[in-house]
Amino acid sequence: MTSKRRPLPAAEPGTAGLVPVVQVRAVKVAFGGLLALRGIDLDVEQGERLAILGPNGAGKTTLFNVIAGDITPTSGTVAVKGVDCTRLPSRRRPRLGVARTYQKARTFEGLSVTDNVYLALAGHYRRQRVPWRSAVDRRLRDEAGRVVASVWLGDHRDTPAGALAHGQKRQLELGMAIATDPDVLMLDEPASGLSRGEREHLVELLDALAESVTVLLIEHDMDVAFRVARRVVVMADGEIVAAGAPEQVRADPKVHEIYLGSEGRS
Ligand SMILES: Nc1ncnc2c1ncn2[C@@H]1O[C@H](COP(=O)(O)OP(=O)(O)OP(=O)(O)O)[C@@H](O)[C@H]1O
Repeated sequence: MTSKRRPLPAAEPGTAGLVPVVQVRAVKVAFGGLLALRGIDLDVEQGERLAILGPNGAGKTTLFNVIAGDITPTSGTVAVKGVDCTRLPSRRRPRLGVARTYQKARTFEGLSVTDNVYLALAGHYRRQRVPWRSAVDRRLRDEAGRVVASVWLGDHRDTPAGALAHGQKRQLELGMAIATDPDVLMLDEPASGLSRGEREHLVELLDALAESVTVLLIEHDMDVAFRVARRVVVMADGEIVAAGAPEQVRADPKVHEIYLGSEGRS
């Protein structure tokens, strides 16, 4: 059987480090008559920690879906590391270094924690076209063990994912995303449903990521969002209505009006 895979277009030589790692240009998404994104422009630099905030229905997840390739925009373009990937399906974005989690964790419920991470790693290595040998397999097993420990699931390494508590499952999903050594890590409401202690874990985990990893975060938990992010973008009704450093956005009366309410004034 012949492979239908075509190589990804290469980034322009000599521009590495100058090109934003994610570049969104004039992106519109229409669902029938509803314009969920009304022309979004967004540049994200390598190593940025960016939180996307906004009320329900603002278009945050739709923007994530466009960047991760789960939705093709109605118009506009998306580039990752200088490569136009507007029409590149999500299954091929990991080769560009993009990994994401979803609001609802996507794990193999019947498989153990370690096996879930192992599969994420194995998929990544296949995409990198590393030849499949038993030595590689052993290395992946070891690496899976290290990742499981790094997301504090060492005591649950043999537990089926389906038996994990909600917060632990989110940790597992984060581990599966981190395992692929992404350049761009996209987390959709990672703190939702977590206990206070688990949220602390999450912030520590994200702080411990290599500085070169770019993190995009949708988060309703202001405490987590403002602690993790160095820049905040606020969306409302399919548009970006404010952007800046967390303290700047916190002080923006427009943001209070549309989203933060009295919570943001403290
Ligand atoms: N697949 C879809 N089909 C039709 N409408 C959709 C679809 N996905 C999203 N929408 C609509 O697009 C708008 C933006 O939704 P989106 O999920 O991006 O918002 P959000 O800011 O992520 O909200 P939340 O915080 O509730 O997750 C909403 O009005 C939503 O109902």
